[in-house]
Order: sequence, then structure tokens, then C-alpha cells
Amino acid sequence: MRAEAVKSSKQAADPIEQHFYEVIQLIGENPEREGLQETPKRIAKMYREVFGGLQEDPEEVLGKTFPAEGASDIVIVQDIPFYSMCEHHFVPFFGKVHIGYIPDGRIVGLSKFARLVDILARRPQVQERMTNQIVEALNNVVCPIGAIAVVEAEHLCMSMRGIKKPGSRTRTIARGGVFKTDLVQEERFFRLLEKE
Ligand SMILES: Nc1nc2c(ncn2[C@@H]2O[C@H](COP(=O)(O)OP(=O)(O)OP(=O)(O)O)[C@@H](O)[C@H]2O)c(=O)[nH]1
Ligand SMILES: [Zn+2]
Repeated sequence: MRAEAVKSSKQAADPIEQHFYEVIQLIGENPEREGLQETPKRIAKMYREVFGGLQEDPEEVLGKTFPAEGASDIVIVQDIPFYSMCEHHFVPFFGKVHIGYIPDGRIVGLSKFARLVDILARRPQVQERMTNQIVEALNNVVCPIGAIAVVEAEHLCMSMRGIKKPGSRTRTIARGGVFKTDLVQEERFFRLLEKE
């Protein structure tokens, strides 16, 4: 079957496109029928988009910081939407990220939190690692007094297939610095989130 697909008249220069042409055949469909003709190309384009974060450095976006201008209390950026791809099934998981940090002399441009999430989400992921990587990047680059991230997501691999439990949500938390050692700070973060 594979050899047959490779020989096809639609041999593509793009290997992702070529492989999806074959996958369409292997599931028993006809990649030459009108509705599917451009699908391998579309999927290749989409994969380069949804996995594009692999080519980007999450720490680079945090590189530019500003003087804290007296800010020494917790800063929270809440409800950052994201779409990622579960690395086990290559289907989406998606939801919201909440990030808090306590600056230690330098603050981060607010949009950079969303950029950070975007870069980490656009790659094959597990939710726990993505959550940890957010805090790790903040710790490494911004060196705050503390950083904390919460990710809430629905996994389509649990909704549309397998155990089929739509609506179930997974919440993951990662803590760094003072949020690891000071329960009061951690509780304060969650209380401030609840107010929204
Ligand atoms: N911890 C964690 N698990 C995930 C995440 N995304 C998907 N999974 C799980 O990855 C697991 C893969 O389990 P396997 O038993 O290897 O694969 P499977 O037979 O397709 O599993 P089922 O989903 O139970 O049908 C499943 O339990 C998924 O729910 C994630 O972000 N974090
Ligand atoms: Zn999955």
C-alpha cells in the first residue's frame, strides 16, 4: 500500500503532505476525490502552524523586561486561552492559563505571557509539562521572587474517543520560588483568581 501511494501521480515535494496523502489511502479513502484533493496540503500547512512553537525559544520572548517601577506585589494575568496538541494522540487539548508572579526588580510586558503560552502550546505536549515550562521560563529569565501557573483544559482524546467523557476538565499547577514555600502567597493567588 505504501509503495503504491508513493508512486501516485500526486507525489508531493512536502513530505508531511506526501505522508498524509498515504494516510488518507490507508484509512480507506480516496485522496484524489475532489473534497480531499487539497487536504494533505492543508494538513501539512496546519501542522507547521500548530507545531510551530518547536522552532521558537520560549525564553526569548521574556528576554526584554522593564524596571519594576515599585511593583513588588503579585501580578496576575488570567484567562489566557490556548490550544495545544496532546502528544499521545495528536488531538487538541485546550483551555485557559493563569499566571502569577512577584517581580524582583524587573517586570515583564503583559503580552509576553500570552506569547510564552503560545510558543509552549504549539508543540506536542502534555498538560503537566506545559504548566511546568511556563514557570521554568519565568524563573530562568525574569528571576522573580515567585512564579505560579495554573492550566485548565479539556482533552479531546478523552472527549471524542477512548473513554469519551466530554466536559471533564484537568487542572494542573506549577509553583516556583516563594509560591513553593509560602502557603499564604499561594492561597492569595487562588483567592485573587476566584474574584474574577
Ligand atoms: N498526564 C497526562 N495524560 C494525558 C495528557 N493528554 C493525554 N493524556 C493521557 O495519555 C494516556 C495515554 O494512555 P495509553 O494507555 O498509552 O493510550 P490509550 O490506549 O489511547 O489510552 P485511552 O485514552 O485510555 O484510550 C491517556 O490516559 C490519556 O488520557 C496530558 O496532558 N497529561
Ligand atoms: Zn491524548
